[in-house]
Amino acid sequence: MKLILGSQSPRRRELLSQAGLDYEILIPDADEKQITSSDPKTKVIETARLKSSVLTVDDNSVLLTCDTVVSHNNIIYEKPATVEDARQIIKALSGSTHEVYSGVILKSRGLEEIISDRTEVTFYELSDDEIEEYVNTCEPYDKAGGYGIQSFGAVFVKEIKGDYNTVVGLPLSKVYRALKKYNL
Ligand SMILES: Cc1cn([C@H]2C[C@H](O)[C@@H](COP(=O)(O)OP(=O)(O)OP(=O)(O)O)O2)c(=O)[nH]c1=O
Repeated sequence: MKLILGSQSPRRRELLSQAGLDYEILIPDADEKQITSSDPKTKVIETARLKSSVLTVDDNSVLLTCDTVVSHNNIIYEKPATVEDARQIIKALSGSTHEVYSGVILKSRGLEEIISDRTEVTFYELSDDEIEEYVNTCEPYDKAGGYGIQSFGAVFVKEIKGDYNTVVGLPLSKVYRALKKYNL
């Protein structure tokens, strides 16, 4: 069997490579706005399923698609669209704990397997200057919740509970274990 990663995310590619997996890449072009669930776990699974549904692979392949969101005080944060958006998100996350949800769909021969994971991240209290400097870099804008734990955003983090890679965008341990049965 062959693994196909349905993602444009460089982080997801790096994580699969880190686990020694070989894969080909397809890029899903899905309209994620049609997924309106207000529950973060449901939302990431439904969005990963939508990404899967717009890609076609042969019967000798396993297709992996994924979605990641940040959830804080019942608000779901995706990628910030503007500097003001990023500023508001990072301000909201400052000095408190949020959850990062990643949902994965593995699809092979029309059958799907769902993997989901949740990691808690606590941020230090951040000053307005610190936030202003960060939102004026390009780092927040391709990342759910407007920060990158694997980049400069690491310095905001006081504590993390759960799989670090779920925050980076792929629950690698769970995915690796689930992929064992496919004889890749
Ligand atoms: C919280 C957080 C998110 N992220 C990233 C992971 C995801 O790439 C991105 C969330 O957007 P997604 O919509 O999950 O993924 P994507 O658009 O980057 O890629 P694709 O849909 O093609 O698979 O945020 C980080 O890189 N670091 C972090 O600390």
